[in-house]
Amino acid sequence: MVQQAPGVRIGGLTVVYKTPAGELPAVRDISLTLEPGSITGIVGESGSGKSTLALSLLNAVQPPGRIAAGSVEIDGLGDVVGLSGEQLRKARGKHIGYVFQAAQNSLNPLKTVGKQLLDLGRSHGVDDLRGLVREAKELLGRMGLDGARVLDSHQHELSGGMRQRVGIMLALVLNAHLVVLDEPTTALDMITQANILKIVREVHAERGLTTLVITHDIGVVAEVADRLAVMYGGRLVEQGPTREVLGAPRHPYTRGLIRAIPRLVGDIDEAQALPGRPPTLATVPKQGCVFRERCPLRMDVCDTVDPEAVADGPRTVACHAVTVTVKEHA
Ligand SMILES: Nc1ncnc2c1ncn2[C@@H]1O[C@H](COP(=O)(O)OP(=O)(O)OP(=O)(O)O)[C@@H](O)[C@H]1O
Repeated sequence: MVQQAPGVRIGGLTVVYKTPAGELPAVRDISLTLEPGSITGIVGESGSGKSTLALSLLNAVQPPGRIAAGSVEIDGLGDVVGLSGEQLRKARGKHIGYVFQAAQNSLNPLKTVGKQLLDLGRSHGVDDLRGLVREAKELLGRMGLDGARVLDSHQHELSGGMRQRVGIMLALVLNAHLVVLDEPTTALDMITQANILKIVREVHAERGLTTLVITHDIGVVAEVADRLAVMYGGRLVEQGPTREVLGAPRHPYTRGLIRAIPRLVGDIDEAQALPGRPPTLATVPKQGCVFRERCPLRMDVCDTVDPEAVADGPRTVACHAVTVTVKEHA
């Protein structure tokens, strides 16, 4: 069967966690399309809901969380929100490869990496286990590791960066055509990170994948993503082609994130940290704009009306102040 890069359509997705104050949304009414063959990056500060959104793509949100509304349509699989049990287990790994944020700690400490690779293959009905091992060694080799040695190792014998690369190998090795990478390079130094991102791009192009990269590091998406989506307080505040969004950010939060990056060339003092802190589930405003407490463009309407995502060509932005400006110029 010839597999092709699947498209993904997330529609009106809301994910809540049960807290002492009741069920509160970590992801609220998000709609996002991953075009077949694209690399989409999702950025936002800690707590903005990125990992929760990534887990939803696998219908893997665990209690006390649950998907409260919306759909995640994946070509070839249907709406994964409606899948359960065996269907879901099969989809994970074979159709959807993933590296979770905790990849560095998610290996089984009692088994070698090779044994875990074979378990993964068997649980997905792979007949050619030798081929699977060959593929794993090849991927590890490309990421600068000695494949045979790594497969013979236990978790404790590997550094954080090595475990992270093992996680990426496990996400790619079953040849899934939708790949979700949650903070794939956080334990890596800058040079290794650049190398790994290059390999992610290469493998993505060679295999014709649809890839989602979740990161708090806007430099990572700049390096790797075709499209960029920015999350804040569980909402998608801006999205569009990466170059356009980074070159001319519209949402005040995106502008703040970009201004906060220390430049490699130029005056390091020019970087300006975003004032204030991102909200927690308990402090996200229940009405109005989620970003208003930190926003330099705040207007009265922001306190009461949640700004809708307004499309302008390939870009969307959800901000009253920006929408007013766009309308004035129209
Ligand atoms: N199991 C849970 N129970 C209660 N609240 C949770 C749980 N998991 C996540 N949350 C809350 O949901 C919100 C979104 O968390 P999430 O991990 O999705 O964000 P994130 O953007 O990926 O952040 P990080 O980069 O720190 O992982 C946060 O406020 C977080 O505290």
